[in-house]
Amino acid sequence: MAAAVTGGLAVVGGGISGVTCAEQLAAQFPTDNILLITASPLIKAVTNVRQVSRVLEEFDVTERCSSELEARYPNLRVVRSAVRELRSDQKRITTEDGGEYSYSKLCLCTGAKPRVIVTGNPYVLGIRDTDSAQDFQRRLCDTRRVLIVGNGGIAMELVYEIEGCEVIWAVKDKSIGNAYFDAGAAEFLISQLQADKAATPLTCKRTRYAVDALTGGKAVGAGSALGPDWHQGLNLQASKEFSRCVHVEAETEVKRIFLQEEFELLNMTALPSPKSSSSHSSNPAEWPVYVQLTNGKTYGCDFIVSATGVIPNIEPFICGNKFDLGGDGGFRVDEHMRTSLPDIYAAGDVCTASWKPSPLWQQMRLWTQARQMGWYAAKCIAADITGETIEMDFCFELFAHVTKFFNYKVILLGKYNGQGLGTDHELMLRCTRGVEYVKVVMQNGRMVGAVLIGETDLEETFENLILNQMDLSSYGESLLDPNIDIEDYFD
Ligand SMILES: Cc1cc2nc3c(=O)[nH]c(=O)nc-3n(C[C@H](O)[C@H](O)[C@H](O)COP(=O)(O)OP(=O)(O)OC[C@H]3O[C@@H](n4cnc5c(N)ncnc54)[C@H](O)[C@@H]3O)c2cc1C
Ligand SMILES: NC(=O)c1ccc[n+]([C@@H]2O[C@H](COP(=O)([O-])OP(=O)(O)OC[C@H]3O[C@@H](n4cnc5c(N)ncnc54)[C@H](O)[C@@H]3O)[C@@H](O)[C@H]2O)c1
Repeated sequence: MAAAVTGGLAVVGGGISGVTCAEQLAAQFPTDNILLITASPLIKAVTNVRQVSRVLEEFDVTERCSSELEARYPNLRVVRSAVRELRSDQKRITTEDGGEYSYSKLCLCTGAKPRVIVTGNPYVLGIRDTDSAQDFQRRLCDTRRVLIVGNGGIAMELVYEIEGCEVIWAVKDKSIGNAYFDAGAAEFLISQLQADKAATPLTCKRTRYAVDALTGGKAVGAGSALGPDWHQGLNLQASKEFSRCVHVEAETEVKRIFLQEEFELLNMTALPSPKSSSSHSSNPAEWPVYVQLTNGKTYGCDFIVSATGVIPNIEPFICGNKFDLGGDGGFRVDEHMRTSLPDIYAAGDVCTASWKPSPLWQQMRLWTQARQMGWYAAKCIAADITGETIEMDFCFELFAHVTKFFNYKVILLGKYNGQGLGTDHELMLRCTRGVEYVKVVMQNGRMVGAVLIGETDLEETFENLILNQMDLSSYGESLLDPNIDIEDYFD
């Protein structure tokens, strides 16, 4: 039983948001004791932060022992146990190992967990942390066919990376990657699924993730979310020798899942391999699990990955505490990262940004936002203690995300999909098949968003054009003319 600790600043969660918040508090209040409570044995560390442009940033992330963090910040203590209960009326936290901790101010950074289509089915997997990624890799070794449900970041990464087995990709939308792309960009990308994988992975400006922990220490309990390049530490080659083999079932959802016995009892039939002309076809009645889709098709497979978004981890904190929750189930936070309860803040995947956002920013549960929110929450806590006023950080002015899909560098800026703009916007496109896809979203002659796929080198210029809201009407289509050096135009 851990002793009760009284009084100071406490953070819950050893992911990017929690560690960034705790580090910032420890640096800002060097004579105070800062407590970081986390369920995961390893904590995240952000290193080599590089500002690519005013808003776009890249950094490396590693998983480290908590002792390294304590060595760097002598006033920071890490408790490795999950929080079991919060008594906000007494400003007290109880952990699974029986520890009791009181706090003056608390920041909740407990991340999220996969929102799987069904729970309790051993053939349905969600991927979030080291443990679940290892489970996935183990199963993939002798897999002949996997069915992937979902159309966001994880599904896009998996369909591109998995080799040596059939992949059936069930998406409920008309086109692939709807969390990031419109149909045009999806069309541009999908040809890559048929192409051979590039021999050398693309090196591009994006956050990197060191995955030592995937092959090393075993995580226990709720781990932190994996992140960019998480699959590079894994072997995603199944048993067969062939390369990528993806079949997309669009505009469909999972209606029912049957285990083999049930399927046979009901005397049901499944479709053969969608690539049945190839040598990968197999007896339709030999699968451990079967998926009936709403389009009437039924496929057998070895297992199902449900890459269908996340649910914020709020459970241990809600019993007896009247938090305001967002529509997505996160703790609603105001412009100072304060929840609805006194002296309790939240940051990262667990929170729902509920301030009036800048017209060019939206919350997405991403690594950069987790870091920015953790850092800003610490600043807000400090300002509330010292009585200083604090303005919303500049990083919340413009949404900016650098990532990689299908071996292309992908940059998303502002209202990149015209989010919330209704019909009051226009699109301008430039596309060279297999090379680049550039889309800008214009409203009243001003640029409000952009999707840049490939090595376009347009990110800084477009970021500036979006931030300064210059009237670009007079440039018309020439804005995307590849023969005009747009950087010279506006520098
Ligand atoms: C497979 C995968 C790939 C991704 N790829 C990208 C990408 O390419 N780019 C990108 O920007 N984002 C990506 N993300 C999203 C990104 O990883 C998350 O948005 C980000 O890591 C969230 O950080 P966080 O600190 O809020 O939460 P987490 O990293 O989930 O950390 C939560 C922490 O809270 C702890 N915790 C939970 N419950 C308790 C409790 N009761 N008591 C104590 N501690 C608790 C956990 O142990 C953990 O340490 C990816 C996510 C996944 C799953
Ligand atoms: N490169 C990246 O930026 C990247 C990569 C991987 C993951 N991530 C992040 O990790 C988290 C988890 O990733 P994810 O891919 O699970 O989530 P996501 O939010 O990116 O995508 C979820 C997808 O599932 C679909 N969906 C939801 N419910 C469904 C249902 N019942 N049936 C079928 N489809 C359904 C949605 O339409 C959406 O396309 C997200 O926060 C994501 O932003 C980011």
